[in-house]
Amino acid sequence: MSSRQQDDLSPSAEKAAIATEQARVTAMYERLDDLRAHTRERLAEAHLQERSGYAALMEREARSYEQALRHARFGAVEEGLCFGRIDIAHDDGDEARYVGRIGLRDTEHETILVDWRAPAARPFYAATPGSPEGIVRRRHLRVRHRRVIGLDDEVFDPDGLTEGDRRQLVGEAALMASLARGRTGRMGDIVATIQAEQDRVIRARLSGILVVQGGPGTGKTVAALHRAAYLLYTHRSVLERRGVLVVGPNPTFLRYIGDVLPSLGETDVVMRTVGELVPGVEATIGDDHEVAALKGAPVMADLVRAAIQDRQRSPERAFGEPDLRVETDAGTLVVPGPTCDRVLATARGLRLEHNVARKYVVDRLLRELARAESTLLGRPVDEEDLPHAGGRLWQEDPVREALDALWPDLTPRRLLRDLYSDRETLLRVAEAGGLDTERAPLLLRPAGAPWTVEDVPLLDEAAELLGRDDGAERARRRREDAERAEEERYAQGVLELTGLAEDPAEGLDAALLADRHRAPGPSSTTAERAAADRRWTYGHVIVDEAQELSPMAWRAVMRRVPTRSLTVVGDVAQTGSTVGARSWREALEPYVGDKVYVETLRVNYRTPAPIMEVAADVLRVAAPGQEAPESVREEGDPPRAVLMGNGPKGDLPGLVAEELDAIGEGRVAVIASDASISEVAEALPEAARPAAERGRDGSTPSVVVSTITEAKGLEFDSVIVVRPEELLARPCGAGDLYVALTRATRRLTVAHEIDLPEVLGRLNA
Ligand SMILES: Nc1ncnc2c1ncn2[C@@H]1O[C@H](COP(=O)(O)OP(=O)(O)OP(=O)(O)O)[C@@H](O)[C@H]1O
Repeated sequence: MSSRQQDDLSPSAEKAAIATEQARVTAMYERLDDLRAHTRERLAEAHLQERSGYAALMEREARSYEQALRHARFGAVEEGLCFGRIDIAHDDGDEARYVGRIGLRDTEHETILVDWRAPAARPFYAATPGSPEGIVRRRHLRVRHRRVIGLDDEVFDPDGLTEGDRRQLVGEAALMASLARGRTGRMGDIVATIQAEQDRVIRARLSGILVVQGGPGTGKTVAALHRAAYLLYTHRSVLERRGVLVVGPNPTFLRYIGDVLPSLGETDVVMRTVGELVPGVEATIGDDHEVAALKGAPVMADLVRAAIQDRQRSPERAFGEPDLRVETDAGTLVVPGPTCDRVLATARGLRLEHNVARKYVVDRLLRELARAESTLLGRPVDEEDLPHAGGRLWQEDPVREALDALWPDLTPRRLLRDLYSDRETLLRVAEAGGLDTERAPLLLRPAGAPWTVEDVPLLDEAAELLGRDDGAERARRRREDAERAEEERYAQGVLELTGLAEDPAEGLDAALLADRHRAPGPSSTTAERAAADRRWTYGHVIVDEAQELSPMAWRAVMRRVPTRSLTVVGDVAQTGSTVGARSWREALEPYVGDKVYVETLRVNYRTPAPIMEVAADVLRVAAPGQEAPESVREEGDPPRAVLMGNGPKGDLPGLVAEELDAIGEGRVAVIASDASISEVAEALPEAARPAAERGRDGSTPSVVVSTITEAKGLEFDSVIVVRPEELLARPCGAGDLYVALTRATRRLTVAHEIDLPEVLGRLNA
C-alpha cells in the first residue's frame, strides 16, 4: 500500500463530494459578496460624511482608506478564492479546514476559510508521506467562475510508507494540470500548488540572508514572490513602513512577473532592475562584456573615491600657482598656498562626504579672503565681521569660480561624466585608485553618451561619497518629525475613538493615518515614497537572477538594506556576466561573512525531461559538478536539431510556422546571440522584440525574438535556439546556451548553420 495515494472516487461518490464542496464554496462566495457590499456602502458613507473640523476630516480619511484597502483586497480574490482543503485528525473526530487566498469568517465569527499564508494553512503545503503533519487527506478543489468542477484527493496513510512517491509531490494532479497550460507571457501565482521544498523557502524567517539556489525552472522566482507576499502578511507592521524591494534582471522580466503580487493582494512592493536603482536614471542598455567586467569590479569603488579626491585641489594643482589669487572688486586677494593646503587637509580629515565638507572649505577660505581684503584695503582685521565679509565676497563670480576650482559642488553624474570623457584625468585617477592604467581607457566615452546599467552602481557609489550639503534639509526634517509625532498622537486618538484601532489586520495604524493626512496632493504609498528616494532603506530585499550581479551592484543593493534581511535567488550555473557570481559565499561574504543560509530547489517544473537531458550535457561544460534539476514532467516532445541551409531569412519563418502549429495556443521564442539578433529580427518581421512587448490590453505577442540577456528568467512553450555555435564562442557561452535551452516548457528546436557542436550531440542521435 502506498503511503499517499491519489484517491480515485467512484463517479457517484465524486458527484456527491463535488456537491458538498460546492455548498461550502458557495457559502464562501456569498460571504465575500456580503463583505464587498458592506465595504462599498461604508466607502460611500465615508465619502458622504459632511463634517467639518480637523478630527472629523481625519476620521473620514481613516474610514475611506480602510474601506478602499478592503475593497481592493476583496476584488483581487475572485478567481480561486478557495482551492484546497485539509482533513485533520483530532481525538474527537476529523476537522475539515479550507485554504484560500484570504481568510474569511462567517457572521458567527467562525473561520470558514484560512489564508494560505497563515500558520493553520501550512500542512496543506508541507505535509509529505514521511511527515503528514497530522493530516489525513489533502484535497485540491478545481473551481472555475465559482463552480466546483473537479477534485483531486491525496490520502495519507502514515502506516504504509513505501517508495510510492519518489518526489513527494504535493497535489500531483493539480500541479500537472497547472503545468500543462500554455504560456501567456505573464507569470501567474501558484498558491494552489506550492510544493513542500518551495514552502520552506516561502516561510523562512525574515532576518538574515536566505539564498535560494536552484537550476532552471525550479520555481525560484515564483517562490520568492510568494515569499514577499508571505512576509508582508506575517510581518506587516515592520514591512509596511519600510517596504519590500524586488530587484530583477531586466524590464521585460519585471513585466513578466508583475502580476504575481497583485494577484496575491499585495501592491506595496517596489520592483526595479539594477539600472533603475538610482531615481532619475533609467539605464536599460548594458556595456559590452569587457567594459561591464571592469565597471563591476570592486576596484571601481576605489576609482570613484580617487575621482572625488582628484577634484579636491590645491591652488598649485588647480591654477598652476602656489597661492590662491582672486580678482575681486577690491583688487587681487591672495591666500597663501600653505594656508589653503591646511584648510583642504583639515576638510579631508573631517571624513565627511565631499559636498558636506565643501561647506567647511568654503567658509574657511572666504574668511581668509576677507582677511586678505582687509589687509589690502589697509583696514584692521575684525575677526567677528569675517563671516559677514566672506558672505559678501561669495556674491562675486570670480570668488565662487576660484573656490569651485578647489573643491567643487559635485553631482554623481558630473563626476562620472568628467571622468569618462577626459583621458588625462582618467589615467591620473586610475593610477591613484589602483586601476590598471592599460585597462582604464576602456572607460572612455563621449560626455553626452547615455548611462549604461553598469554605470548605475557607480553613480550610487558616487552619490554615497559625495553626499549633499543637507544641513537645511535636516533642519526641515527635524521640524517635520516633531510635527509628525504630534499628528501621530492625534491620529491614535481618532483611531481609538472610531474603534478602528482594534482592527490591526487592516493595516491601518496611527503612523500610516498621520502620513496619509499630511501628504499634500494625492497621497503616496510606501512603495512610491521608497522608489523616489535613493537613500530609502527597505525592510526586506529580494534579488532575482542574483548570479548576474557584479560586486559593485551588490554594494548598491546592500546599501538599501542595512539590516541584511534578504532573499537572494539564482543559479550560479546560469551566470552570463563575466563579473557575476561563481559562488554565493564569495559574492556575499563581504557583507555577512559566512552567515548565509542556502536552500536548494531540485525539481524543474518548466522543462520536460527529454529537453532537460540535452541541457544537462551543456551544463556539464558550463558548470562542471553542478547537478541538473530533475524534471517533474517525464514525457514531452523530442527536441530536434535543424540544419539551416538558407540562413535565418530562408529557414526561420518556416520553423516558426511549424512550431506555432505544433503548440496550438502559446508562445514561441527565437533566441539568438547579440551578434545575430538583428538578422534574426529582420527574418521574422512579425515577431516582437521583448522591449516592445507592451500590449495595452495586457496581451503578449505569440512570437518573440530575444537575446539571452532578455530571455533570462522567462519561459515559452516552444524555443528555437539559433546558431548555438555562435553562442558557445562567447565568454560564458556554455552558460548562455544552457539558459536558452531551458526556456522551453514544451518544445525545443536548435537551428544550426555549421556542424552541430559536440556538446549537443544527443540531438543527432
Ligand atoms: N509549485 C508550482 N506549481 C505550479 N507551477 C509551478 C510551481 N513551481 C514552479 N512552477 C512553474 O514553473 C515555472 C518556472 O518557475 P520559475 O520561473 O519561478 O523558475 P526559476 O527557478 O526562477 O527559473 P530560471 O532560473 O530558469 O529563471 C513557472 O511557470 C512557474 O509558474
